[in-house]
This record gives sequence, structure tokens and C-alpha cells, in this order.
Amino acid sequence: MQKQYDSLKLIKVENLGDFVYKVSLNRPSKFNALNMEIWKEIGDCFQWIDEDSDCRVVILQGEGKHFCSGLDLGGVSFLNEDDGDKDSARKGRAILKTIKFMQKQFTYIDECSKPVIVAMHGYCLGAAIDISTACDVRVSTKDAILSVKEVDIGMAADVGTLNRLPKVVGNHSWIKDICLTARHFSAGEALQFGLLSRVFDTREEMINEVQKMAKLIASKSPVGVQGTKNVLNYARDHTIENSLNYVATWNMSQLFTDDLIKASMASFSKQPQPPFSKL
Ligand SMILES: CCC/C=C/C=C/C(=O)SCCNC(=O)CCNC(=O)[C@H](O)C(C)(C)COP(=O)(O)OP(=O)(O)OC[C@H]1O[C@@H](n2cnc3c(N)ncnc32)[C@H](O)[C@@H]1OP(=O)(O)O
Repeated sequence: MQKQYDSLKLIKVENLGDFVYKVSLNRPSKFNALNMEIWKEIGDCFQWIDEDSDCRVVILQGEGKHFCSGLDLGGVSFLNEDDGDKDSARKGRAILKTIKFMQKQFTYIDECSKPVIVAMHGYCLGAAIDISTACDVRVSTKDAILSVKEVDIGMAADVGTLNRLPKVVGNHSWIKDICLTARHFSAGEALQFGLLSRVFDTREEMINEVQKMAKLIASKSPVGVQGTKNVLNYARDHTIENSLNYVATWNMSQLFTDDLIKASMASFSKQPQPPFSKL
């Protein structure tokens, strides 16, 4: 597995031990702006992590001064490249394919069986918000500056924010406020409206606390943790009735796990969680 991760050029993957991985956007000279290469690497990385039984929780962060400044505007021309004699229907099909590809790379985060905690700092603009809404837990430093910036570059956000934000945050007036104005908003405001669950004074404090949270989750039964992510994602996208049916069907097999007895015995006797076999 490590060999695969080492092939990535703009994403860094570190095994922190205790089944916790740290994944970093690693293009600090451009404030982690996302070109097609890093976009694809995000997708590859989360597909590999999904299969990697040495990883039970992921921390996603950005190297350097900022989490991510969004789409690489230097490379934006790929969207309206001169397609020679292609007519609009054919140009449209080509763009459709590109947008779907770009959407899918972030959806791999949402679909990853392991919980992903995103720890943001500095600028978190445009595609950075798309990424964050595909993650399971969002935290930031208090000086983070966030923006659903797409309107400012003349487009409707199309790689996740407009689709996932209404599932993350209940206040649709606030969603439309930030998405239509593209204004910068603070970590405090994001916390107030529920986009973030915690805000930290410094980056160091954030990384320490997030590592503790990741370690705690990773110490628990992977059958319990991964089942919980899976069912919560299903519940987000379906009716309560469908989702109750889904969890009952899911647990038809999962309740036969050895983890159930081991974890319950430890819980009952007030002992720490025991080690669990790889999943
Ligand atoms: C189908 C497409 C789907 C995806 C859509 C996604 C859309 C979006 O993400 S919309 C948001 C796009 N991003 C932006 O509008 C931000 C652009 N950047 C800035 O406004 C400023 O750079 C920023 C406010 C972040 C920081 O300003 P500051 O004065 O502190 O630094 P700079 O000198 O501007 O930047 C430092 C170097 O980083 C490069 N850089 C920063 N952001 C980007 C970017 N988004 N794309 C490309 N390059 C970026 C900047 O050019 C500097 O590089 P260098 O000149 O080589 O030093």
C-alpha cells in the first residue's frame, strides 16, 4: 500500500500509527490550489484508503499557510479549451465528462468506508468547501477564512457544495447568503451555523485535538465505526423508513461479528476497548 501512496506527487499520506492516517494537500507554494493532477490524486488516495485495513480514520489537512485556495485558476482554461471544429453538443459532452470526473474524485471521500476528519486553516475557498462537505467531521482554526467562491468566478459550484451543504446545515437562508454573495465568512460564523463542529485557537492545538479524536475513533470496533458512517450516509440520502430497513438489513450480517462480544464485555466491565482484528 505505502508504495502506492508514495507515487502521489501533490498529496502526502502519513501513517500516524494506531490506525490513523494523515492526508495532506501538498502544493503549498500555490496555497494548495487544485489542478487536475492533485484532483485525480485525491480520488486515487481515498479509493486506496477505502481498501487499506491499516487505516481506520483519516485526518485531511493542507500543508503550508492555507488549507486550500480552490480551483487552480491558472489551469481553468481546460474548461473552455479551443475544441476546434467540435459543435456545441460535442463540446458539452466533453465538459460533462470532465465535471463528472471531478465530482467523483470528491465523492470518493464521502464514499470512503473510513471516517474523514478535515482540519482546515487559513484560506478555504471554493473547491475547498466542496471537499469539506464530502468529509465526515469539519473543524478549523479560528483564523480560517471560508468562502463558497464559485459565483465570483462566474459559475455555479458543481462539485459538491450546493448538493451537500443543504444536508450539512439546516439554515437555508444562510446557505443562500454565503453561496450567492461568495463573501468571506469566519470560522466563528461557520461554527454558529453548523458547518464546523469545533474551532481551535491555533493550528497546533487543532492538530493535537484532531489526532486525539481520530485515535479515539480508531480504537473502537471498525465494524461499529464503519457501519455507523455507512448508515448515517444512507440516512442522509433516504427516508427514515428506507433507512430503518437498510440498517436492519446491514446488521443482519454485521451483528454476528466477534467485535460485538469483545466491545460489549469491555464496556460492561468499564475496561478500555480491546484490540480488534483488521477489517
Ligand atoms: C468544473 C470546475 C469545478 C470546480 C470549481 C471550483 C471553483 C473554485 O474553487 S472558486 C475559487 C477559486 N479560487 C480563488 O478565487 C482564489 C484565488 N486566489 C486568491 O484570491 C489569492 O491568491 C488569495 C486570496 C488566496 C491569497 O492572496 P495572497 O495575496 O495572500 O497570495 P497570492 O500572491 O495571491 O498567492 C500566492 C501564490 O499562490 C497562487 N495561488 C493562490 N491561489 C491560487 C489559485 N486558486 N489558483 C492558482 N494559483 C493560486 C498565486 O498565484 C501565487 O503564486 P505565485 O505567483 O507563483 O507566487
